[in-house]
Amino acid sequence: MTAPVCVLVGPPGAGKTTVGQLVAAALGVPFTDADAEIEAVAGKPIPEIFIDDGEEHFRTLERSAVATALGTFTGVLALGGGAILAEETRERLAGHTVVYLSVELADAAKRVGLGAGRPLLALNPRATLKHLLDQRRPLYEEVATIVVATDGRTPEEVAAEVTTALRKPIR
Ligand SMILES: Nc1ncnc2c1ncn2[C@@H]1O[C@H](COP(=O)(O)OP(=O)(O)OP(=O)(O)O)[C@@H](O)[C@H]1O
Ligand SMILES: O=C(O)C1=C[C@@H](O)[C@@H](O)[C@H](O)C1
Ligand SMILES: [Mg+2]
Repeated sequence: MTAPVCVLVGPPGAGKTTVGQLVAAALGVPFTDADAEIEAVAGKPIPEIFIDDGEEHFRTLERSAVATALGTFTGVLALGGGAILAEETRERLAGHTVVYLSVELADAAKRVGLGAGRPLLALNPRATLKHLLDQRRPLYEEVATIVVATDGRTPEEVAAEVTTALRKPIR
């Protein structure tokens, strides 16, 4: 059975995709993004899945894509921001090295801007982000084995801390 080297979780704008690519390059392993795997299976971009098929269908595709990646992918795996909403996914994450990239509202809002390409943030990005952060923080904390704060730090600084933490033995 193969497993990811680590799984990155965190809200939109935490930097999972950006930092994940840097960590994978530093470790010399592949990177993949569960969002990209879902788009490949659906044959269309995430905003179109939300419009054509609805969020519930997207979440079904997401649970399946994450289960497949956790069982087959060896490298750095970034999950979509809402993947941890599914209890099934939180349970699957047990036993994996899960890095929570935390971010507070101010930096998250700056990084996602107007929420382009993020269907959940299309209407009122800042208010929605605040709600998502408040709702999901306990869930990210529940699955995390490593927590790295990203506020006021560059992707390179965050990636260096993640890489160092991954090289240390953890619980
Ligand atoms: N530490 C950081 N400092 C400043 N900007 C950052 C940082 N990390 C990421 N960014 C920028 O913020 C934006 C969002 O980053 P990214 O797409 O990696 O977030 P994400 O966590 O993958 O979001 P999503 O859940 O929507 O996929 C990008 O433009 C990226 O360049
Ligand atoms: O925060 C979320 O619920 C989402 C985040 C993105 O990564 C995508 O998975 C999708 O836009 C939903
Ligand atoms: Mg991303």
